[in-house]
Amino acid sequence: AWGYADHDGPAKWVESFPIAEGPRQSPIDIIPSQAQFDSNLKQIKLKYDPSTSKGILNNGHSFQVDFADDDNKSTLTGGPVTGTYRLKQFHFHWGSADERGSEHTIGGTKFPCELHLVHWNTKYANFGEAVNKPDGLAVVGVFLKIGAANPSLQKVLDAFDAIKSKGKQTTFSNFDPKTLLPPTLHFWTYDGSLTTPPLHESVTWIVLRDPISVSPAQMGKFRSLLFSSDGESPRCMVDNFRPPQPLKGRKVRSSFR
Ligand SMILES: NS(=O)(=O)c1ccc(O)c(NC(=O)NCCc2ccccn2)c1
Ligand SMILES: [Zn+2]
Repeated sequence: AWGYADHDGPAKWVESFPIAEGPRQSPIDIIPSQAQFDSNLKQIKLKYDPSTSKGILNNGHSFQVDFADDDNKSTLTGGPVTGTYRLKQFHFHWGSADERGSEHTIGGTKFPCELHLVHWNTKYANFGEAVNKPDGLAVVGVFLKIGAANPSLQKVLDAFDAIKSKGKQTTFSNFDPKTLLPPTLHFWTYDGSLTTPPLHESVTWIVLRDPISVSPAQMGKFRSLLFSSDGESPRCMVDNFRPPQPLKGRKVRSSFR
């Protein structure tokens, strides 16, 4: 199976997933001066209903908060996408120290953590059908920057004692992911991929310009999770990020000047 260690990490993924060297891989380094402002880009509209949040799971690579996606209660529309995409889950990537952790970088700058809100295109029957289609997914990326403690994030971190090791899950009800968004939804967008195996080139990336805050103590809580399952020798869940991949001629568009 794949992981983030030297023996099974990003440099090795191409052995089982040759698409790792494909033409639209993610993440990338976003160079603001090289992004093209596109006045035709609409605002992104995120409509999230807290009643759709279901549970929180340690999946052995990260943890994710899963949402009921059997109707259009929590959706993404507008921005670079056509049609309606449904929220399926959100998860994070983070580092072993505050100097690294994000997957996308901005002009080479790494953030300590990055949030991904994963949505699938309702032109397909479900996430499993959408996950390998070129217009199947839209993922909103949000950077976390060291600063004041984030009360909304704290609600997620307070569930960690129940999901410390791989495979553990617990209910996580009535959470509004809108509370994890920055005040403005200015974004960069480009065509990319899942940043973990199977690395499907199915993602329209929408990376928000403005970060949300996380405190050093809250980053410490992320680093208390384990990649390993109960009974295995404990391995701290840290540095679960793929580094930036070649742009291969792709254009990055911005919604703002
Ligand atoms: N990091 S990311 O690009 O936002 C992202 C979003 C949704 C995802 O399903 C994944 N990857 C992921 O979950 N991989 C392991 C489980 C899986 C998902 C889909 C197909 C086969 N196996 C990554
Ligand atoms: Zn991710």
